[in-house]
Amino acid sequence: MKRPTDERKDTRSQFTADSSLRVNYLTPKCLPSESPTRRRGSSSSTGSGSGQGLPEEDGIRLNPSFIRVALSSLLAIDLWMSKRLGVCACEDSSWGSVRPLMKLIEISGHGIPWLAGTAYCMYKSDSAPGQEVMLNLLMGLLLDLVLVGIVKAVVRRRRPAHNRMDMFATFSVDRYSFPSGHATRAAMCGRFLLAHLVLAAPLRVLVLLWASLVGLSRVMLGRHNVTDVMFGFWMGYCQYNLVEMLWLSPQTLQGLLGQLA
Ligand SMILES: CC(C)=CCC/C(C)=C/COP(=O)(O)O
Repeated sequence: MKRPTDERKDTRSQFTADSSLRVNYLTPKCLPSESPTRRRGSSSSTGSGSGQGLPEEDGIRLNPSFIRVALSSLLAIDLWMSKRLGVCACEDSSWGSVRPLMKLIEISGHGIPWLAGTAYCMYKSDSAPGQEVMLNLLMGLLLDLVLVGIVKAVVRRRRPAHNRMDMFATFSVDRYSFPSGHATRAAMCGRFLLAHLVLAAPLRVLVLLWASLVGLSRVMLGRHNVTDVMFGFWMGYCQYNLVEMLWLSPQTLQGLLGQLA
């Protein structure tokens, strides 16, 4: 239960945040960024000219209370949207009948089929360039698992409350939701396929559609919040650049294997 003193505290912090928004969301760089009262006090002690003027500024920075308000508003919108969109979170949700289809899309973006499929294609490929491409996709997939695991372990954002944890083959970090590993994989693999396979236009559209559906299904199944998926897409997009930078040529691979032997 809130005490009267808590009520007063809340009102004051709202006032500070609100006045920051209205009057002073851009705070001069060298001024303390707390309340307007504190700033007024400090400006008189600077002894500048008239005693009321502000010191010379060479830059501006955002008031931390503005950033805090902006972030908590974004978070509130994120939670609200994710809850509204989680229409397949369980069988008796409003779109519960679509849940099996969403789970199929989930499997299509899972790490195990991608790792197994890529290893199989590499083994079956009878051309050196084909093997090289598959080897680098395999490396990208492993890199993705490691990077997503690290970010999940650092951020430790819980999955939405309406999620049912019935995914198959997960790591312990997969109890956390930020970022969505399916979204990073879909973005990275989507970019990889578009860049390295010669695909007709309808197939290219299909790849983009699949990646988008994987992201959407994460929120509809209630597995993730919208921001987990958006960040996941961005992270996967960047991961592809990393794969290109670290590209393993057959010569590099032979050198590495030679060192191991
Ligand atoms: C066991 C292997 C190889 C991968 C785990 C894949 C997985 C279940 C990731 C979690 O994805 P979300 O973060 O999108 O829920």
